[in-house]
Amino acid sequence: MLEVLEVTRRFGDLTALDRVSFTVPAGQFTGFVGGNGAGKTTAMRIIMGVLAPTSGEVRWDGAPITAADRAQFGYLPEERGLYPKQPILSQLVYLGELHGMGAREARQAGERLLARFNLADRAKDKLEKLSLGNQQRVQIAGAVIAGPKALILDEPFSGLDPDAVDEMFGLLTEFTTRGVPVLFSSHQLELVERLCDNIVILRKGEVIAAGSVEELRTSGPTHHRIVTDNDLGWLQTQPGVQVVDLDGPTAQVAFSDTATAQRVLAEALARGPVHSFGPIVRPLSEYYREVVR
Ligand SMILES: Nc1ncnc2c1ncn2[C@@H]1O[C@H](COP(=O)(O)OP(=O)(O)OP(=O)(O)O)[C@@H](O)[C@H]1O
Repeated sequence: MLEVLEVTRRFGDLTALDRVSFTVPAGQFTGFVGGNGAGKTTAMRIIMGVLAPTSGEVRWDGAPITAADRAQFGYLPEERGLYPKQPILSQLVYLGELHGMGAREARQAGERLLARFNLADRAKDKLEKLSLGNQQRVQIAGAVIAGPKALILDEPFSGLDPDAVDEMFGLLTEFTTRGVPVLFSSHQLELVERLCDNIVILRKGEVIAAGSVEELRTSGPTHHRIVTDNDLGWLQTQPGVQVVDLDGPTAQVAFSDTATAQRVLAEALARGPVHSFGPIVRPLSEYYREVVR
């Protein structure tokens, strides 16, 4: 497990991170979201030791993180690690060797990844000759080549089409199933909601929400939707019921407690057939807009 504890980072007068704490649990995907300039890249650089925190610390498996730990992490930096003007396979081999692999082992791993992405015949091409999506796939290959203990990925899915996102997610899942924690930043909330177990939301250098996607989505008042055959105007005079929207036999309401919900359901059934009665699950984007406002 990776832990960021009370990390503050200042650049002159600017506080880019203000006592930021969160965890990236083993074997899970944690999505890191927040508007432009919120501090995501700064936090990832501090995790990787590219930047030092002004105060606070990063811990790995319960102890302060070391250079040796970080050498076994896979990192996709914002500025990308591979060079546009170098052939792709030799760069992957170089990265693998940097992470302690033997030359042969690194070459085999690089060839395997390129074959998996249908890029085997491009192995000697310069990175810049590939389409942007394929460049991104190769950059991700660079982060995973050495079988990392943790993955820190700065916007790994930007520029990928939906099939490529699924393909890269499949690749990353092979690591989470082995217990590797994955932290990735993204501006694509739908994607974060679909792929992540956990989410950390930053705003202006502060963590304003963190938890499982399910917890965040269901936090705050839950609304129920009711669909019947009859007019639901009677709901407006029911104690403990706030009618949010009413359209004849369909209504959206907030109940003060579950006993009220049960009483209203019984009443609705007594008045005729009830076609649907249940909580409305909010999309994560709605929750996000509410908290970052
Ligand atoms: N080296 C630096 N020197 C001065 N200010 C910096 C430096 N690096 C980052 N900042 C500032 O710190 C703040 C956080 O930036 P950061 O790049 O971490 O945000 P981000 O959440 O990754 O944004 P984006 O989504 O736009 O990539 C910004 O105000 C940025 O201008």
